[in-house]
Amino acid sequence: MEPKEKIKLLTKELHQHNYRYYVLDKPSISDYDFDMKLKELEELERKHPEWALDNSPTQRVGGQVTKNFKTVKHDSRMYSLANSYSKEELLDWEKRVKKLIPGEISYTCELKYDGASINLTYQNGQLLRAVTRGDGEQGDEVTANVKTIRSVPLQLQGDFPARFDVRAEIVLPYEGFARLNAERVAAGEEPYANPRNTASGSLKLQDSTEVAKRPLDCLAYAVVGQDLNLTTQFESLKSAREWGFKVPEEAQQMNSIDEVLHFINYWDEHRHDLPYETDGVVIKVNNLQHQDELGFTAKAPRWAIAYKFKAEQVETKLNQITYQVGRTGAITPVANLEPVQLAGTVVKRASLHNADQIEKLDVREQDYVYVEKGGEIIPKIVGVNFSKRETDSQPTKYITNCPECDTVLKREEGEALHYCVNAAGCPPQIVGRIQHFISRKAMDIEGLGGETVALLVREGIIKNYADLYTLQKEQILPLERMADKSAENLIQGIQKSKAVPYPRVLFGLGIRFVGETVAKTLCKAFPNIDALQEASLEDLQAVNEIGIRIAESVTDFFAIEQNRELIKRLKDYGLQLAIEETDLSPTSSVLSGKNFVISGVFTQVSRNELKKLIEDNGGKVTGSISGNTDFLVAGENMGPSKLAKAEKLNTQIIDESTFLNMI
Ligand SMILES: NC(=O)c1ccc[n+]([C@@H]2O[C@H](COP(=O)([O-])OP(=O)(O)OC[C@H]3O[C@@H](n4cnc5c(N)ncnc54)[C@H](O)[C@@H]3O)[C@@H](O)[C@H]2O)c1
Ligand SMILES: [Zn+2]
Repeated sequence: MEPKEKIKLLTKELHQHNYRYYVLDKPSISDYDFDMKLKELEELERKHPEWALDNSPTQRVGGQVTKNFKTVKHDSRMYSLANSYSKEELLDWEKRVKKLIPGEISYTCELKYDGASINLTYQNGQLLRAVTRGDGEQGDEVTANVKTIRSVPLQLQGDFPARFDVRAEIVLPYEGFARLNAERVAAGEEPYANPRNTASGSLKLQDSTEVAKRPLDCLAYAVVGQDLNLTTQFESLKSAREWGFKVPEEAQQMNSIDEVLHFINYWDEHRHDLPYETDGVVIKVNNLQHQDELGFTAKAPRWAIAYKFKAEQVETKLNQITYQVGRTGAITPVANLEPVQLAGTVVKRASLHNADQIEKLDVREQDYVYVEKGGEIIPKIVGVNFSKRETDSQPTKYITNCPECDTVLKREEGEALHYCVNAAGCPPQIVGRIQHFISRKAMDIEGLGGETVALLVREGIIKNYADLYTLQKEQILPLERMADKSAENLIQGIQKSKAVPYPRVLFGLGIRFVGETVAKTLCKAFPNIDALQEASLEDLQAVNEIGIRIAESVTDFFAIEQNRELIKRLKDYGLQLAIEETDLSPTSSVLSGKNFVISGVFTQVSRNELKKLIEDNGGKVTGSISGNTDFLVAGENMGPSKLAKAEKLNTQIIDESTFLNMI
């Protein structure tokens, strides 16, 4: 291909990848592949500058403002970082620096936290606003979301400057990521792909009560502003720590590039011991005066460079592909591998995700495959070593029937996964459903664990969750390792669970897509199970936050005769299948009978949150102002016509703080 054509093609491709990565949080290629394409384009543009396109991704920060939030211009521009994957590139960088700065140079080495970058502006010690990097010039104002993160100080301590910015990375530590995914899987939803994109996506949620549920963390790495009285990067990190920011202690000051290389080697090996994901080391010229002299290119500071770790990869043999059946009937193909050491652990199994993935990679049993451990907890197969494939190898045939109950599998149009639809008769689904029902966030049955459930089903003592409530001590005593006392506790635990409130019972029923939050929403809209059972698709979709996917799943559930029978039995046993006032905390009736209209952009809470707060406190929200409207809650940039109408009708206009005080 002609260089001119190639430049055009790469530019277009990289723009698309940037969009997928920064706006959709759904990249389709690895960071390494992305960086290699970018380097290829840089090289071509260097050789043929006349063909470089305006707005080339080599010349600008890759992100964008999303327009879902208020757009705010940064006081000082946010840049990307030049990156390198080899020691040679790093030494080249050192040479360039030394050419411009004579004499000894010291560096600060920091870990490169892999999350989403954020600019926090502080005025008189208080967090004024939090803005995403966006395109570097301006970003999305996500203050309400960022305020929910505990490691973001709202009020500083010590001797801080009157006004300045802190640059930080919002990350989702591994542990929180795993917990979040376990909850999603329990609710029958697809797990998130990796911590970075989940962290970045979380910042852009419209509802900050949702953000509050995500265990995000904020790691600070720079202080920016006028007349700050700081002389080195290392010292700014120390000061930031004193003012109350979370600054990882791994950062170190280095006096030579040899020491820098040592730091890199150390962390390349030990990064898996950290609680969050890192994708490299950032090396910064330490002296801020030197930094000023070095300045910036169009895209990145000349005084810093990222050394990026390669994702760890090993080759091993794939012995067998097996298929797991989940509680919702979803089938997951699993690669059973010849055990191999990778990133500090022995890997025996890797996820193959779904049929499309197997086809895309053309993975087959007996192949030698490349296994990688990126941000994901479960390692994944990223490719096949085709040169080692046996000549008589045959393409993988995805199973057509359930490996547990032999029912023909189904795959809905547009869905990635195959499902076993034999919900009532497929053993792992039966066990999985009861295990979900008794789990901590559902019925939380004391004295009963997942393994006992599996045993009870295997022994034919129970077939569904309703059967739990007719269990007799005599039935379970003969079970292995079941003493008199534990049998008694178990029966008692089951009886006690009859008091568990309705939203948790509804969640426990295991209706696909009905997680904890959705269950609460449904309980509020349909105060008892009969109302929910009779709700039509339209009724369900009329509820805020309930889309067609959830609505269909609910009606499908109740369309099944066995499910209706189960629920009737649960009702007869005395479980809570109707809402009590206290079930949906926090609630009050201080706004009861009052009608609200919301307009404009808010700083302390999002629109959705505001709406929820009004409804939770008994008020009503409508779209347009009429004679019935009691209050107009006005944010910034409110439409002039709404304001005029409110004034004409004498509607009381209140701001966000006044509203919050009302409740
Ligand atoms: N896979 C894809 O499709 C795709 C698309 C676009 C970008 N990307 C990836 O994103 C990278 C480019 O993103 P970028 O422009 O944000 O650059 P970058 O992530 O490589 O580096 C800049 C960012 O690093 C962060 N950072 C973390 N720790 C830091 C520290 N200690 N000091 C300073 N900064 C620190 C900051 O938020 C800063 O904005 C590429 O290298 C590529 O790997 C991937
Ligand atoms: Zn089955």
